[in-house]
Amino acid sequence: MDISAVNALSYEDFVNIFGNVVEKCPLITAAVWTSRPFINLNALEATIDEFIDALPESGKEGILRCHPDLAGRDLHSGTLTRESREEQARAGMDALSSAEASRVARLNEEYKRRFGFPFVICARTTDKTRILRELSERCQNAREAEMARGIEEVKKICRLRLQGLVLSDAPNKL
Ligand SMILES: NC(=O)N[C@H]1NC(=O)NC1=O
Repeated sequence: MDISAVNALSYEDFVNIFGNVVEKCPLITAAVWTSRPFINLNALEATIDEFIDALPESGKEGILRCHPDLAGRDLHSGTLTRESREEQARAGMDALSSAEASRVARLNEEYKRRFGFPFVICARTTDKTRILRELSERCQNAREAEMARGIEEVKKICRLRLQGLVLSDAPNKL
């Protein structure tokens, strides 16, 4: 799909195709449709990033809270979004040993208790070992730093999801 095809989409199709580039936040996709035409994929990505940056803190927290825990309840009950399932599987989060699974569950809970939103990391650009290390280290950060870090990870996830949709030759995207 090239950018002119993206720009030609009705808002219904645009939201259907790109509605989950920010996990469970189709409102963001629906809002940025207003900014068409995009000169290229980077421009679409930048518009999403700017929309996120302009949100109040509560809005940013809301975005983080729409993310499922890594190796959490949604993974075990099969209720992850397709994108999230693929990302978590690629990082090996669906194949943890029972010791690793308990450690992740404990740290996820500790993180959420401390900050009020879940630990978010772009799973596609890392792996199980690094996720476990970061989860433990980032629990020690200040809340403000974690908000900023979580939002940067959301943007990375978004970039890779956009690239997967626009640059891949997968059929039936339109
Ligand atoms: N909590 C969290 O980081 N979730 C995610 N990360 C990612 O790459 N996909 C997700 O769903």
